Amino acid sequence: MALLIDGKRISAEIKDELKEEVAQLKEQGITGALAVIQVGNDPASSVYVRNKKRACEYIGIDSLSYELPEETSQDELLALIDKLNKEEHVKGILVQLPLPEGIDEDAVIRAISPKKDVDGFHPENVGALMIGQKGYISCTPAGIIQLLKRSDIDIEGKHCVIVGRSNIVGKPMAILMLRENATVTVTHSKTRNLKEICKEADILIVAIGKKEFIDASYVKDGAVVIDVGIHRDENNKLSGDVKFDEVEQLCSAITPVPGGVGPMTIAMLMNNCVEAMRHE
Ligand SMILES: Nc1nc(=O)c2c([nH]1)NC[C@@H]1CN(c3ccc(C(=O)N[C@@H](CCC(=O)O)C(=O)O)cc3)C=[N+]21
Repeated sequence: MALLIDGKRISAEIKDELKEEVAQLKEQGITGALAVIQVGNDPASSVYVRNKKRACEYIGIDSLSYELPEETSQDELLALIDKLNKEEHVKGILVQLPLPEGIDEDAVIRAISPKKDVDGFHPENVGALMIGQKGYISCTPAGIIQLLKRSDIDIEGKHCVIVGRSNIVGKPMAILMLRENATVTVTHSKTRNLKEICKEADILIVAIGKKEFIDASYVKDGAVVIDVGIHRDENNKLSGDVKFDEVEQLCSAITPVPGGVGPMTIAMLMNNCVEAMRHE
């Protein structure tokens, strides 16, 4: 039977550790807030924003939410970020992605002070990760490292195959796995022999955004499978990029959707917020 990697449990464990740390900081007079900005009202985004707010309340940091209308201009958004950059109590700023068309995401990410960029999306933080220097690390890949470590899964020397090369998951994931001494292969939509390469993975990390794309024929016996995908059907049922029922039969450990990687993203966001408070 495959080990079910319980992201819900592990994220709760991390949030409890952070809650304690926030209480200690409070005793030293250190408090802070996370500012979350959402432009437009995409229902999926609203779910994530709500979960972030709840996590802030749980660990004991203030949360400020800015719900801006779909027609907000880039200049208005940049002006709000500028204001929050200067506000001392605001330790973290998160602009929910994707943004409506007509707003330049790169310009928005660049406008956030790297010290408050708790998403780890700013080029300064991405660059620091690349060369092993201190900085905020993108929450989803950082959460996956925690899932593996806290499930006692060895990474060193393993062949890790990543499916997907996005700036927020695939690319930083590759750097983090390298840092843990894995041998890393990054694959993507133009990869030839994708199936053969995936079948060589000791650890297979799937972040391609295609519902149940990875079936048992892509997975080596005994591999560890991490599913970053999240898809919602008409009945609001969630599924991932991996055909769970089929793959579970032959792998040694697997993350479910929901309850796998998703909750870890939020736990690591909270971790970055606490780090931001400590920097004061
Ligand atoms: N600036 C920015 N930072 C992000 O971190 C960011 C973003 N934009 N845009 C969208 C993605 C997606 N994301 C998720 C967070 C939590 C769950 C999560 O909690 N998932 C639950 C299920 C929640 C549900 O019911 O939908 C689970 O998998 O168990 C999922 C996805 C953060 N993102």
